[in-house]
Amino acid sequence: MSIKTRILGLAASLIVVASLASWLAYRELSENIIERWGQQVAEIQVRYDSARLLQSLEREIGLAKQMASSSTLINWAASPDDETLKSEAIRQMESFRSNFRDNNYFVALVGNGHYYYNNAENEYAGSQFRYVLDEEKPDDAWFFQLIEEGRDFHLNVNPDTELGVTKLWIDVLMRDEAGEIVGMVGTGLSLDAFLQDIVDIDQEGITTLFVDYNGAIQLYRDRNYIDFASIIKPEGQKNTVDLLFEDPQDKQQILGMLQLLKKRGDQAGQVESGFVTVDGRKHLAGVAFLPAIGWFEITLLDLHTLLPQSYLWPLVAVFLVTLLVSLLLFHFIIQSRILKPIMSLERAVEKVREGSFDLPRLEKPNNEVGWLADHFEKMAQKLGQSTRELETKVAQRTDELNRLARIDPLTGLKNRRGLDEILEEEIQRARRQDSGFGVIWLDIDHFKTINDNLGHQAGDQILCRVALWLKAGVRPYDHPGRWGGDEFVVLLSPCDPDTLEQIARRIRELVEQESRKTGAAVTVSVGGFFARPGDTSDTILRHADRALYRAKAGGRNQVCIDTRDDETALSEN
Ligand SMILES: Nc1nc2c(ncn2[C@@H]2O[C@H](COP(=O)(O)OP(=O)(O)OP(=O)(O)O)[C@@H](O)[C@H]2O)c(=O)[nH]1
Repeated sequence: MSIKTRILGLAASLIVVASLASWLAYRELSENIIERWGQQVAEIQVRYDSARLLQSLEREIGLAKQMASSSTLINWAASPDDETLKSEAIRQMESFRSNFRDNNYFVALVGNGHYYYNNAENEYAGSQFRYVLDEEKPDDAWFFQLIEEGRDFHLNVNPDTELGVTKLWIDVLMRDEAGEIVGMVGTGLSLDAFLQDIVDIDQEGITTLFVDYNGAIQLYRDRNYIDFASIIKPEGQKNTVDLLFEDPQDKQQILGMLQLLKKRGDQAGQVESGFVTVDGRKHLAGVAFLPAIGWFEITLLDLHTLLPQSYLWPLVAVFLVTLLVSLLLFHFIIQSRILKPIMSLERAVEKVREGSFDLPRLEKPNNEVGWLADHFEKMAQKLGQSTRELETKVAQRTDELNRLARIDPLTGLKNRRGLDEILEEEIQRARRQDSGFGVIWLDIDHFKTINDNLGHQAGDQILCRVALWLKAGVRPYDHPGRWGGDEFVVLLSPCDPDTLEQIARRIRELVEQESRKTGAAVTVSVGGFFARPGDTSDTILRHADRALYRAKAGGRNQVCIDTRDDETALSEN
């Protein structure tokens, strides 16, 4: 896998892991925010709903209490059969009727159990006495229960079968001066209108309900849950608030909140809240106690409806786009600032490894990778320069060595190897140009004796001098050389047989004459041969050697030219 793929893979994994972590943190945080927000909303909502309920009820309760403390009614309750008191009382009741919101009232007397009622339609004008309450009748149990409990004020949701109405009844006990209960008065509010106004408000995601002091549901949008005539039901048979929750923990929690608020008592405005599940959806429950009516108000907020997750989708989209842009940006930066420079550096290293210093253009961003590439480029340039210098020096040395390998160190003339090479070149040239060239082979006469007599060093000097005279005796473009020992060879090119002979003679004479000037005469025997195209080096040298042999055999210090027919030889003393 390439470094690019690996870095991108690693970056992508890191970004995904970091994103996942931030997403989880975000979710946790946003849930916290939603919960805190929900709790505050729940508290506000509870207070708002409570205020609305109390606003509707307070006036009615006040009126009912006023009615219960009416001396006209109390006096009449003491003597219910007194017609004067009764008609005064009925007038008073009718006056209250016109003031009650739903324009109805009831008055029940303890003394004779008579129940009086009139409604908004004034249906019972003149016949306000409706019936006699019967302790044995379940429908009348509420009255006897409240009297027994002695609760001065009570709210009760109750269907009245006699009257054929279901109402939220405000019941207030009527006491005489001695504090004895003489009756009960109140008014009924239409349950439907009440539910519509207070409970069934059209706010999606918000459910409001009211429960009584014992947790029995009194006002709820679903009438099936309402605990009608709660007062007369024994504990355990009531529709209590916990019915709304499936999870035992939720039931426990809600009942716990009611208990807590009960303990705090009259501190109105206190709100408890907690999460519960209703119909499989998470809700935030806010609970407040309403001391004025002895009920609890419960508000259930469906957070997912009030603040649906879809609200967060734009945020998610922004998050994903940011993620993608970051990845692209990261890819672009890594690509241009690191990967491309590294790859160009790698190509350059590969070239240098192959021995080439002609580098491709290096990417040099202003960072560590760029600086590294710059250092490498300078290093490669330096290395290239040193290598070129070294190569030049090696070439020069090699040339020098080659030259030295073809030079005789004593005389400075070409040695045998040098002569061999030139001989080969001349043979090739003769073939190419169809021309001949001359070869002279000479040997110092009696050199052994010279050595023996004068010493080896003196012998060396003589060899050097002969070399000098030899050079002086030939043309600038001829090739004199020392074949070995006291033998010298000269290659003459261009040449013809006459020139060969002339030069051979000149050399012999020059050596003899010049040596005389230095003291003891030195002579040379010279053999010559004119080579023609097609002659091999072997043939040529053999002929020249034979000519020299003949010169020696002829008495030395003479020139002998070997001819092709092998028999003709010129000699001179
Ligand atoms: N001083 C010196 N002597 C050398 C050198 N190379 C060879 N010699 C000697 O040269 C002599 C060559 O003798 P030859 O050519 O065989 O015989 P010669 O005495 O010259 O007799 P001819 O050639 O028959 O006239 C030998 O004694 C070698 O030792 C050298 O470099 N320096």
